[in-house]
Amino acid sequence: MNILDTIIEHKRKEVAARKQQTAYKALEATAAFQQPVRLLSASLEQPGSTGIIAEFKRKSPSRGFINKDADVTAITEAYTKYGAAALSVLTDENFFGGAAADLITARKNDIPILRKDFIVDEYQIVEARSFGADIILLIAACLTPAEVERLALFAASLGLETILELHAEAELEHVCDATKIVGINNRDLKTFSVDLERSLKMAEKIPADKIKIAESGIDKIEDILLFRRNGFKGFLIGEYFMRQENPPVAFADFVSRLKKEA
Ligand SMILES: O=P(O)(O)OC[C@@H](O)[C@@H](O)c1c[nH]c2ccccc12
Repeated sequence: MNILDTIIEHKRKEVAARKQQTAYKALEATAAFQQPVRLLSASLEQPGSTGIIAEFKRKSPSRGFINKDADVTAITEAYTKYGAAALSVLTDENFFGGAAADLITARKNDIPILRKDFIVDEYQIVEARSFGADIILLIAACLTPAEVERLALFAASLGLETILELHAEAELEHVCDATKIVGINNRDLKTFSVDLERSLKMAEKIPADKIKIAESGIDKIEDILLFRRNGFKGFLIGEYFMRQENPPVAFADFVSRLKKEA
């Protein structure tokens, strides 16, 4: 069993247990559930957007702890202030050290927020909305095309946008009308190896009307410029900022250098 299978097996149990604890009705009664959603698509298409989706991430299966005691308030505030197009907040506890509470805290920032987790069930999408998320992630490697379509339509019915994550050409069949935003993961979730060239090659096969996002392993201005030249609008970056001594300063510096290049 690879890491993704392990995570999904654990996730199904977790979701079944949480469904017993908190009813759909209770999630729907939260204040966040009634609030308007901020659109990632609009943010990425805004002229002059950095396109950076800055991720709050304490640890990962590939790296172990990156920033164990990171302060979600300080870091997400700084990312917002210094020009992130959106935030991504890990809510998976077991494998990524995340928490729903991190997302709820990050919600104080008025920009689109991605609930970064492994979604296999509608219940997690209702949760996402109740935590204040604007966007969900659907990972092709752990869903069938029919499941992707069903979950993306369900998310849309709650006003949420979906990023469909691909990492192999075989997954292109998961792209559908309900998935307007497509992320290509530069990191293979099974082997953890990062390959930007593979993503660029795959991008050519993605329908032109989709908004493309490059995910993982991005740590240079040149990476962003390369992806931009190839039609990408979004860049999901976690570890590079989170592993710095001072993520807010590193982020501000990166954005100021990016703006000079563009
Ligand atoms: O920390 P990085 O290498 O900058 O990567 C961020 C993000 O792309 C990565 O966390 C990620 C991409 N897809 C995922 C799916 C689940 C969990 C995490 C991820």
